[in-house]
Amino acid sequence: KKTLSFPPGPPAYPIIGHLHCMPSRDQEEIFCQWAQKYGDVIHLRVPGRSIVVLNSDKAATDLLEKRGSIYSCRPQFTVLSIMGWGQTLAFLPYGKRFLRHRKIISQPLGRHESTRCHPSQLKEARVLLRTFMQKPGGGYEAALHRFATGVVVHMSFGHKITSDNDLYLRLARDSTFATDNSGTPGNTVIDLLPTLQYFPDWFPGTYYAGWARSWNPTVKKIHDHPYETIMSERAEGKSNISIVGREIEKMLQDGNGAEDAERVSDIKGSGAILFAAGVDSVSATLTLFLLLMLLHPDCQRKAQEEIDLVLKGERLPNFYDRTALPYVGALVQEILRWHPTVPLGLPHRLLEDDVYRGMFIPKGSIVFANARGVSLDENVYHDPHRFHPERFLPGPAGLGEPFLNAAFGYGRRECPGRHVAETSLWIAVVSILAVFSIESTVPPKMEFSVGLAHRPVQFECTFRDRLRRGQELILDDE
Ligand code: HEM
Repeated sequence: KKTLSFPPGPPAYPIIGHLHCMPSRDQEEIFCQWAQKYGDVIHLRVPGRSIVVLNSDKAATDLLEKRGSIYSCRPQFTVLSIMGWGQTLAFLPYGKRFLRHRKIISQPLGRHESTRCHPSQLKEARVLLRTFMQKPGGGYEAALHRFATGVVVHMSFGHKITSDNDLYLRLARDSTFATDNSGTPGNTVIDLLPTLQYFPDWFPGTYYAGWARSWNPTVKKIHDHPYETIMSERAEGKSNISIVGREIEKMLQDGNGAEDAERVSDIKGSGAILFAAGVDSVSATLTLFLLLMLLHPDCQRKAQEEIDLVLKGERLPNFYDRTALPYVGALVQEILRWHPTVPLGLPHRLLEDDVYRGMFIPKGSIVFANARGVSLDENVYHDPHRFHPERFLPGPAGLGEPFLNAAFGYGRRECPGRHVAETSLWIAVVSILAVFSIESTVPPKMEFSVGLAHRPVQFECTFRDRLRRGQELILDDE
């Protein structure tokens, strides 16, 4: 195998390899440009590791899915582990603990099981409408954040948010701030040289270790608080049928009422990652939806025409309207394709040497599925830079193109929250469009913040009650 060459990539220097040209931001865009030149599988070398970037659905499926037994590990995330995320699904290496966490999370979030979330998704969507009605020009960020947090904490912990001062709203904000400002996941100096974490804070290169330590108490609270609350409510005789509540119940039944340290850690970690992975991704995607509606009023109008034909301006949308609203469904999918919220996904780590299309991929390689690259693949998507929801509709009205699965990753690491994410996005999008016209007096800028989830930078946006009876519809629905 070792006589074969690595996949192609930009020119490298001896010893430092590609360190001189590794982009510090907009990595996914630069990787796309390199893919144009070198092909859909690119190899990069930095001291101590090989990096492979997959830029087509075919390559990502062939490796991450079909060869999942060797491509499903994760690299070491030292900074995030110091912060307290080490025992949570997204950052666990492939192994027994990973399988236990995956089981706890993926079953209740499956396509059918996750329909149990519909009532709370619907309820939170109505809260969103009320907020926009009361503050038509007010901050959309807080409202979207509350929507996304409300869905996740109800499903995960059985908690209902009743005020803007809710502890979970603050914890979700803090958790995003802490992780977004902790450097590229798995790729800071501390991740490359983990022993640096034991050096004093003044020592060069130790910044992110200090940052991570300072946020550890918050992350610990995200693990402990839901578990402790459910346990103390249980002692008062209250039942809790959330994901964490049911896992606690199973553990206590199996142990004749006793807690088991390993299972407690699994349950706390599972709750924490649902919270961390499920809030920011959804609220960031909804922010992009608002921005795209400002930039594409024709698409906004088309969706509203479709909605008006079904609802006739007489009621608010519900999940049973989904099949009657194909354009709205396509619009949601096009938002996910046009600028994938987690464009580089999370890195996978290869467990054994491998050969793909005659190219050698060494054991230990860090493998990225570049969703941005997949979304711009001209062999799959016609005119890929164009925002065009019809591409997903069947002919002759549409182009019959496939949804961008890459937006949710691949194989055994594929996002387990996909169904909840898609239904949350759908109900929020259709509810907003049913009642409001999304408008702005200032042309919005197309700029994204840096972080694991890409979020458009703040822009002006107002919500006009386009039916002039939104208030009435919302009240009728209560
Ligand atoms: C628009 C919303 C979302 C997007 C774009 C998204 C995207 C992703 C991506 C790209 C990954 C990495 C997959 C890989 O490594 O191949 C991931 C992992 C994950 N996501 Fe999501 N996600 C979203 C919403 C959610 C929600 C709502 C939840 C839970 C309620 C969730 C829970 C998770 C978890 C637990 C993982 C780690 C899986 C593992 O490592 O095995 N996500 N997500």
